[in-house]
Amino acid sequence: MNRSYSLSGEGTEADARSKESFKFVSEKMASHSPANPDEVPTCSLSVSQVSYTVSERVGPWWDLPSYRKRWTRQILTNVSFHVDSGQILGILGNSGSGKTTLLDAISGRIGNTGKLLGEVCVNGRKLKQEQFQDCFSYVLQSDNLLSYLTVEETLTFTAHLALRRHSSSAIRKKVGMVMAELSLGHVAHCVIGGRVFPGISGGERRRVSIAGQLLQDPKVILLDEPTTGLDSMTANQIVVLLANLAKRDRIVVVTIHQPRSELFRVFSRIAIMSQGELVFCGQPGEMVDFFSDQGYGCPEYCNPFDIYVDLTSVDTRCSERQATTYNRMHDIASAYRSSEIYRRMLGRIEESRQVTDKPCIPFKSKESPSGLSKLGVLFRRTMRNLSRDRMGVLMRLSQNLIYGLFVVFFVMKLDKDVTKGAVQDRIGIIYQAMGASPYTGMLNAVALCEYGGVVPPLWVGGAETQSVQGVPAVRAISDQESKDGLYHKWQMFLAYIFHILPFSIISVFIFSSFLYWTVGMYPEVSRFLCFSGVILVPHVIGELLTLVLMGVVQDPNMVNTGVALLNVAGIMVGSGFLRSNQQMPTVFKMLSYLTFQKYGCELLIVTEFHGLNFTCGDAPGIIPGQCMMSNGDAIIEQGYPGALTRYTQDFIMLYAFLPALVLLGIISFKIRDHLVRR
Ligand SMILES: Nc1ncnc2c1ncn2[C@@H]1O[C@H](COP(=O)(O)OP(=O)(O)OP(=O)(O)O)[C@@H](O)[C@H]1O
Repeated sequence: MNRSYSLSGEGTEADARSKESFKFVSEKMASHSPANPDEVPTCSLSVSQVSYTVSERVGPWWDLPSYRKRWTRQILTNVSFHVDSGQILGILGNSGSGKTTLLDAISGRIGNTGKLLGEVCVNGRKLKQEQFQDCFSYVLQSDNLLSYLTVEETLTFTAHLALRRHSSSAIRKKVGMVMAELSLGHVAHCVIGGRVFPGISGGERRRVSIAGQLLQDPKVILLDEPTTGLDSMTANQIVVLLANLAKRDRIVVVTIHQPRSELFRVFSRIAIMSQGELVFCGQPGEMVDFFSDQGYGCPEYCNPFDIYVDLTSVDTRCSERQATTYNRMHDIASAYRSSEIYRRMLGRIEESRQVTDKPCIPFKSKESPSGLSKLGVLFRRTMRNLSRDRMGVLMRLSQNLIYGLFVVFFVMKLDKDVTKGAVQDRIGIIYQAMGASPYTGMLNAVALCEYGGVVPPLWVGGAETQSVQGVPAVRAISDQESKDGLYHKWQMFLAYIFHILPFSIISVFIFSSFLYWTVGMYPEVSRFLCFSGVILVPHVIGELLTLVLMGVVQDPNMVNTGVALLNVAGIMVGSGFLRSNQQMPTVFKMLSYLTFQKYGCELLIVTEFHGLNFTCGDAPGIIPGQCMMSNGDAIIEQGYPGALTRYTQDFIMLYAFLPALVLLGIISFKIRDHLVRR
């Protein structure tokens, strides 16, 4: 066995001293241990021989020969442990040791990109695929909470989604109890907060995330790095709080990077991971004894967590260190697997399996779903969050208007004189109105869904972040909540559409009122309303199309590009401005029927030009090349033959794009539901 690791000298004296230094801790643990040996635990979690392998491409995509080859990578290797209710298991390990992957595997959220082997049993019963979600509560590393809701509102909405059959007063009581359990009462009416405005502290946010999971009374709670980014005192408080939660007849499994030595006495079980293997799993006192027996005593006044995690980590900085540290890790793991601690643990797993009258699997509180009520809760929640975002609302309402200002400033006043651009300017305005409004819709969707509604999309380059500098995005929130089984993603999609609709209508109405009357378009109220009604559709389509693509494409930059290209293609083929419809090849003519721009432009042309008579300068006769047509209807007939008779039909066709896209969105989010739940 390689014992090159030395801290304060090896030998029996040092070992004895280190054992002595943690003796008091072990003694305290015994009295502190939530698992009283006389009490029969009501619930147990056994993880047996869990392995996970992924197949990866050898080289980058531009190096085809190596890209074609694949190699298998072992992420988890035969991980086994057993925890009973009342206990808290802390999983330690350096970065990349496989802690998150292990929690994903236990909670059934690993996805099917790799091959997962082994068993996860609760109360000795092997969990089926569809049971994981209903059994475990999983608190992720990042807090995905809506920034503008208060703590109480956040938990109340979650409770309404999770406990639908409960009355409002029962939900209020439940939320109150959970807030009290997590010491959140003093911040109940404070907003969560975000990057640009203050809210509750990071530690309180973590507690809100945990509280959200507790609402469903889970018996098994998994937490991935709940102390990351917190100062050590707050981190300690969180772990102590989790230990207290465990004592109330729950199983808590928590991954943690660098716990302080005081927490030594808080954990009931400690597991150390390295390179996807459990190199140790046992009681804290056993850990000190085990490592001391291997010749790696923990020196006095040192944090045993730091010492043992360092000791079992593989140093990849150079090949020699890598070989030495790997051998050491391997020796310790082998010693653990031949130890009495490991045998006892396997015995506990076997025992729980052998029980003949096994208790049932303790599922979370759940009632039969009512799609409509969930939709209502989601709508109210997103609406309240957005309506409190002053900047977000202001941007939503004014962005079209700001764009309108540019157009008005450029065009100033429409003329009736053809020689002064009467026709060209009108077509230009229609082109701009149809072409630009999908972009504002697209920006809105990306801002709210991907960047939490605060960070402008162009400001942020990154793509696959769940949240940007603490601003949780709606998409990340719904990904997580749908995995928690609170609702389906397509329900969130519908709630999202309903909640943006009033803002879109007002925004477009402000824009069209300003543009229409300032530049002097056809002065008739009914035509103005038609103009507004037409412009609303591309704006909403821009947002809907972005959402539809976001359902299946993860990268927001790709979504932006996709929507922009579709819009450019649509305006080229459908508008008839770049190339007359009659002159286009048949294939483009056919394609134009699939574009909303065809119907929108035709409608706007008729709305503006029908019945309009133009003048032709001061010239007594027709100037060659100019004033060929001075009648609006003739212009319509020439560019869009038959458009005058298709007015209602075009309106129906244009508005038909909205339900079609909603349907496509539902399908796309059902696909996403399937992808994120894998
Ligand atoms: N689906 C996958 N495909 C390829 N590699 C993967 C996959 N899942 C995990 N890994 C790799 O497995 C290793 C363990 O990752 P994991 O996120 O579980 O580590 P961790 O211990 O939680 O790290 P950290 O503490 O930094 O969060 C990493 O090297 C990661 O890149």
